[in-house]
Amino acid sequence: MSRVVLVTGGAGFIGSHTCKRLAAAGILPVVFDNLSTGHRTNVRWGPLVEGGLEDTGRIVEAIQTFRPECLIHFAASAYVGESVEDPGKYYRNNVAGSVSLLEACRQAGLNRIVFSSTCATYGVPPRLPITEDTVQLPVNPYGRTKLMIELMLGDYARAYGFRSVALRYFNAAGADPEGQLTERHDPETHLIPRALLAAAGRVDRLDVFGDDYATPDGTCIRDYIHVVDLAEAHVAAVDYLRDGGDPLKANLGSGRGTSVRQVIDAIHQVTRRRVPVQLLPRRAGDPPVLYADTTWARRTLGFRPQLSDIETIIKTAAPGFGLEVRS
Ligand SMILES: NC(=O)c1ccc[n+]([C@@H]2O[C@H](COP(=O)([O-])OP(=O)(O)OC[C@H]3O[C@@H](n4cnc5c(N)ncnc54)[C@H](O)[C@@H]3O)[C@@H](O)[C@H]2O)c1
Ligand SMILES: O=c1ccn([C@@H]2O[C@H](COP(=O)(O)OP(=O)(O)O[C@H]3O[C@H](CO)[C@@H](O)[C@H](O)[C@H]3O)[C@@H](O)[C@H]2O)c(=O)[nH]1
Repeated sequence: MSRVVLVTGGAGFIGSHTCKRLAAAGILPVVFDNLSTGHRTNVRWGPLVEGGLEDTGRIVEAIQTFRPECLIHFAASAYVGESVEDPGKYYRNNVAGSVSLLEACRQAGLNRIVFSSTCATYGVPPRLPITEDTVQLPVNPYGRTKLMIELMLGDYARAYGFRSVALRYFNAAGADPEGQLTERHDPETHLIPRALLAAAGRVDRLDVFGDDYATPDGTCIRDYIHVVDLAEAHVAAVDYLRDGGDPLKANLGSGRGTSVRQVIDAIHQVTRRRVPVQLLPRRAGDPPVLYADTTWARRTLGFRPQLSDIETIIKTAAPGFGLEVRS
């Protein structure tokens, strides 16, 4: 393969699915990861360089060795709840880590970057669906660190001519339909895998964080986007930058909102297993409703999610938790 992309965080959930799609598109993914939350066994489509974002020298060396045309930057700490309890970890790993990474890119002459941003940069949006020009006022440290990195990319563009695509994902979910990759976080805090663990009897129950939100059934609403649809968008973003595209910020979601209760019902429908639940108070830092307007991603990147209805998301994720799909 003559095309090469450097992928920080490529041993993680979204990064590994993206490496599989990159390879299918004829691009060699070189993974740079410290395996803090990722898995060595997820790295199957190219080499693994083991290292941390803080190690500027090691990143420079990787760029000089593999000569990638672009960087995709997934590596981060990514739990909203944890970021409220331990903000220092987030500022160090996400913000300081990204400064080290961007400095390495500058030194080694790599100036195209696709960055994992998030809808958490919007905070509690004043109107829905969320478009890219919605004011960015994050309500938790995680979202603030991601907004800071978006701002840094703007400064590096002005100072050094970097060109970047910031992809603001909504809630990544589902898994490789061919079963080669699953979602494996430890501890697992995301709603769909937690609910599947409860349905499979591998945890006692799912904690539901609040049912007193101003939503139709009282539970939080999120926009679940299939990880393979996200992966495809990354390949499109790499091509977009290769073809000379201007710096871009784009939402990646399904465009639909699904409540916590609707997720639980869909799991029952797909697996015929009940999800035992316990109602708890609201989780700090959780906005009530988030869903995307993806018009801009469609126009600029040809983004058209194919697998992001909630049933398909659950059907592809369930086998990874030992659950049979029954509908
Ligand atoms: N999962 C979601 O719903 C979601 C939504 C929006 C944005 N994001 C962003 O997408 C990215 C990937 O998320 P994910 O769910 O795949 O998470 P993940 O934890 O599965 O993957 C993160 C990867 O980065 C690596 N990593 C972390 N810190 C590192 C460091 N300092 N040096 C080197 N490697 C490091 C980890 O080992 C892991 O392989 C993150 O940037 C996250 O903020 C995720
Ligand atoms: O055991 C659980 C886990 C979650 N929830 C609720 O389910 C919703 C989704 O939560 P979760 O799956 O933890 O995702 P988010 O907090 O929305 O954060 C994810 O989605 C963000 C974009 O919305 C990304 O930026 C983050 O990286 C990613 O962790 C929220 O309302 C939670 O309160 C529960 O009720 N019980």
